[in-house]
Amino acid sequence: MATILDQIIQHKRGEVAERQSLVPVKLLERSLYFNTQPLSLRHYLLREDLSGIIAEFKRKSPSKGWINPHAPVERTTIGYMQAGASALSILTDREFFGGQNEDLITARRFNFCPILRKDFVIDEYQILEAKSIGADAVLLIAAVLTPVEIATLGRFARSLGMEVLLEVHNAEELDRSLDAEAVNLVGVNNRNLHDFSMSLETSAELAERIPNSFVKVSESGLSTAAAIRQVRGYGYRGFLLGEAFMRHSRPEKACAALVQELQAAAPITA
Ligand SMILES: O=P(O)(O)OC[C@@H](O)[C@@H](O)c1c[nH]c2ccccc12
Repeated sequence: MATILDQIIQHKRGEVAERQSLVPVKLLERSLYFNTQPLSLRHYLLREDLSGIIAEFKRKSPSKGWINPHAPVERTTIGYMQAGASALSILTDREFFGGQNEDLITARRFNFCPILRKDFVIDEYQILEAKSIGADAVLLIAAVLTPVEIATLGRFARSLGMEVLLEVHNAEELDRSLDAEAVNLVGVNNRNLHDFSMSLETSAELAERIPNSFVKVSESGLSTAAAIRQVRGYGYRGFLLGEAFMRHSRPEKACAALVQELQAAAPITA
């Protein structure tokens, strides 16, 4: 049986082919954002005055189904930034995550912060598209890409001034995929994409294998200040949270509460 990842990638191939025929590259290149300099996700995550939280806008997921179909992008993302998040992650996959490019365009219009385009990148076209809608960084998932694809796609994004977050789940993916010219940040996903099980042990085990030249991001399954402090202790400087916020009717309020809790126990400006 095809895994969920196989299904997503298969669907994505058809989607990319269709978009490419509807919106050719020469149209993407005319976008306002195409010629502007992206913001550095690395830089924002390393800032001492910010929380390191990458707050995600995610309406649904294959593991949870609908999480929050109604939260408005504008109010939620502005609220995330006012709460003290360092950056935004916007799901643009429609079929499996209920997102759309327009969500990122809206987030871009109202926020001055790095924005990660969260999607399943398999083709250079999607990187040009990400740039044209105002994304500052793209995600490359090691589980669905060969080392050559990661090197090619990553270097291409870098050549456009964007940063690249490489997502890994285990040591094998990490060792075969790390390319310093293609990747700026390494994200360790605590969620096993094959069976959706969750373990912070993944972040613990992989931290020491990631060279310090890459900014380390712990992804998924984080919902408390204690968990964030735990993975910060392993050397992570970015914390990607989606469901913990989106499952609330006002996700931005959940983000504010968490940031406050983080600051209360260990002042981030001290
Ligand atoms: O909702 P969570 O458990 O806080 O996870 C957020 C984020 O890590 C998750 O949405 C994610 C991580 N990698 C991905 C790749 C594609 C889509 C989604 C993801």
